Amino acid sequence: MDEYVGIPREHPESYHSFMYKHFFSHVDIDPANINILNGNAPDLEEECIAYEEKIKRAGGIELFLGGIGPDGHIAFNEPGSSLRSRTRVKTLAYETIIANSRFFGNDLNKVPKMALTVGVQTVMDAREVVIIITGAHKALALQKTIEGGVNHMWTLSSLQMHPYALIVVDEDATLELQVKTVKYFKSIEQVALSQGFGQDLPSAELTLRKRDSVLEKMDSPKSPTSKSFLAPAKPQLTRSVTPDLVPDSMHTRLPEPAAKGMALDGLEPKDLPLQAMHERVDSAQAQV
Ligand SMILES: N[C@@H]1[C@@H](O)[C@H](O)[C@@H](COP(=O)(O)O)O[C@@H]1O
Repeated sequence: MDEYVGIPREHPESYHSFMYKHFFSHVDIDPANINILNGNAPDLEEECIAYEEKIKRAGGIELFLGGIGPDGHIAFNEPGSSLRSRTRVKTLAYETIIANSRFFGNDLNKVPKMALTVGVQTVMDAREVVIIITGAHKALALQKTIEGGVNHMWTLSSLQMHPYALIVVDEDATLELQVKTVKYFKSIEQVALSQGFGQDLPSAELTLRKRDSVLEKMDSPKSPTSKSFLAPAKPQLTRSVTPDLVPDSMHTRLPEPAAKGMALDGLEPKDLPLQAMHERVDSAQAQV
């Protein structure tokens, strides 16, 4: 995923050495199939562009297996990295330099300040991503990653948008999580076990086959989920008949004689409620 810039590949702390010691020397792999970024390439940018191209030509990455830094970086995508980033040269954050100084005799000056790294988007494009997070010093990063929103200050939080991401943690790494979060994730595991299914990722082939058969069913004319069933119902447009609009005014609807000659007990004609306002104003002025 990443490599320091400027340290020899045989340096015990280079990622070439790390990968050889912990992985490649234990498996049967043709060295021609090992692709690690070269932090000593004469043109670093060219190296990064070529790396992305190699990934594309290989048909993409099936699985990214990695860890994180205490600041939540994935590969060397430090806080503030674009979530759309691709393989590039990256300057390490001060926190990372301090964290990694333990591998360089606790001498900050010996820790490389730059690295080549796959981008966040490069990781997101992998079919599956598995991240291992252990230890209390990574607890805050785990909390920000899964309980906070997706944001570029905790680049691993981008995994929330990945369809097949798995984070494996130990108890110490969960120290900053809410109790209910831990309980929820534990219950997922328990329910899965009790129902007799694991958390296997179905193969790409199986997923496609399943999708094809669902689409076939949906497209079948007999199917209740056929296209016509799913299509939004065409609205049946009908119009009610608009009645003729006849100019009207309130007073024309009042029966003339009733308004004028209505005799209500105890009421003088001027108090008649249906008397027009202007008549009442006129008569009041006349009295003054
Ligand atoms: N750039 C690397 C990361 O790619 C890796 O995930 C991390 C693992 O750290 P640890 O060895 O503490 O798990 O180390 C560095 O920061």
